[in-house]
Amino acid sequence: MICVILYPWIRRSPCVTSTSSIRLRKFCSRSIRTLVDSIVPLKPSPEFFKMSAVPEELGKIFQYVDKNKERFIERLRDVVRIPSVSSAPDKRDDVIAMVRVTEEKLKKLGAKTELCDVGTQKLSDGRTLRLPPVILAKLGDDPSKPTVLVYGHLDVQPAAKEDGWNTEPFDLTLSCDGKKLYGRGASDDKGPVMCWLNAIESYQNCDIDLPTNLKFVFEGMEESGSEGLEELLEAKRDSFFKGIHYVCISDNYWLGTRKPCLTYGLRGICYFFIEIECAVKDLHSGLYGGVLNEATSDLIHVLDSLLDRQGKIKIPDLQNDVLPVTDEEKELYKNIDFNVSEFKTEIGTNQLLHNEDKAKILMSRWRFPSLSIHGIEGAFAEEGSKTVIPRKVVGKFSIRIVPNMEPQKVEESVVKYLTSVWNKRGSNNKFKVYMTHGAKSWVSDVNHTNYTAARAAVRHVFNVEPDLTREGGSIPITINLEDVTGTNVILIPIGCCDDGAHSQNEKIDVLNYIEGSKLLAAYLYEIGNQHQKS
Ligand SMILES: C[C@H](N)C(=O)N[C@@H](Cc1c[nH]cn1)C(=O)O
Ligand SMILES: [Zn+2]
Ligand SMILES: [Zn+2]
Repeated sequence: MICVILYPWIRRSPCVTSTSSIRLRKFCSRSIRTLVDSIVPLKPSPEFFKMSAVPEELGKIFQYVDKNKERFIERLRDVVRIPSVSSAPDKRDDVIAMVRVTEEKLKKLGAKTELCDVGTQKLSDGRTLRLPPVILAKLGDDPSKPTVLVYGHLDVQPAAKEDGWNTEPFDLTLSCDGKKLYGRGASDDKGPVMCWLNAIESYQNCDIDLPTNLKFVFEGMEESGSEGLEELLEAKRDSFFKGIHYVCISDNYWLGTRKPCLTYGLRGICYFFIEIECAVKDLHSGLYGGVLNEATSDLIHVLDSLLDRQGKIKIPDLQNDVLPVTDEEKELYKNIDFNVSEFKTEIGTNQLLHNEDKAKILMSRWRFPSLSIHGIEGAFAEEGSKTVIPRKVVGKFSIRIVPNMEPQKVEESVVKYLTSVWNKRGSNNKFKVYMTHGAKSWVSDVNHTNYTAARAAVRHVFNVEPDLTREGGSIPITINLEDVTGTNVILIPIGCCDDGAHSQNEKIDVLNYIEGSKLLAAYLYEIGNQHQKS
């Protein structure tokens, strides 16, 4: 039996009605009316009136997900509560707690889990800190089924109410209209990790055999360069990472807010620290100002040498390896659903470096390198007017790198250039520049069954053909997962572009979280279905 479910992919506020939304409701069964009532089209699309034939088993799973929406939201609330900030040494126990809580959840689903020690981390002040263990887990071992490896991360970026959050960042808060869930990690990446658990639970409680075996790698250091993980992958290359047919990562975002996409590329990242020291202790600027080169002004000079006003990276040779844009590639950008003015509104700017040119904006985000300055450790940054000369400051910046760029080569160019800038400065202060972590970019083959299965899954849930996108952010371990398993990797984003990952008021839309749980269930279904044929 085929069960018919209709999901439009374009959403707007429920107070707006249109002819098409009225027609849509006429088509809907009572069981899905509640959801559809909160979804009305922004513009008519040919896809909109097409009925998606959802296989019966998936239909049952989708209904289960809808019925358990509140409980699934509580599941996310439970983990957002844990401030698992990997970059903060004082939050390391919380990262470990988050790892343990997730391990328990996997065990409850019947997975066999292992917590792998990945050693220690050396901090910039010389201290060493134990790295959080990595979860390796397996669910199912049926040789007749394909095996999917799922990767996700349990750590988050720092967040504090004082940074400008409207709610407590570690207390998942539902917006008044019931549509958005605010909290650090809601979208990056605790929400998507919980979507996997929701999807598996749904299969089990509907008494439907999981179509694939599953393996999981859940780590707690992704936001800090996945330290220790590459070595673990190598150590387990011939054991845990053997016999994997597909790799799936849900840790990025839709390009817009209305249309789902699948992602086949990531930029890499090279993260740098510049340390400058001018004294043995902080100094009173009234007593010592004017008698020494101050570390902060030296640092600002050095940081300012990195970029020009047009955002062009000034480091010589850095861009030499960037591949030229081909005509074929230019074509790909034309059909992508990306609205420049919505993008500007989302950021809150009316001036971009590339004005209104959609392709140039996307290429700058996906296939050209960029350099960003993140902050200065040690500089006075609180309220008030403290009159201090900081004794030591550490400037932090990163370069997003693209195919054909090598982290080691980038490091050499950066160190050579900044050393020459420093030498010309002629300051007597202590200067040091080094790369803290470097990760390569990744681009995948979209013709693989991994992608055709995911496309079918998107059609089952959203009734639309997804855009194929690249991602400007980085997931450092992706390329290593591809290498160690020897198979294709796909990124299936769950959240929207406006989720505010790494920013204030991070959120995930309830719709994305709930439909995302269905999407991952549908992806497993389609892998099971299409694997036989491939
Ligand atoms: C795209 C992913 N959700 C993400 O946010 N990745 C981080 C990874 C990272 C690497 N070094 C520091 N953070 C990112 O792209 O910034
Ligand atoms: Zn992430
Ligand atoms: Zn992140």
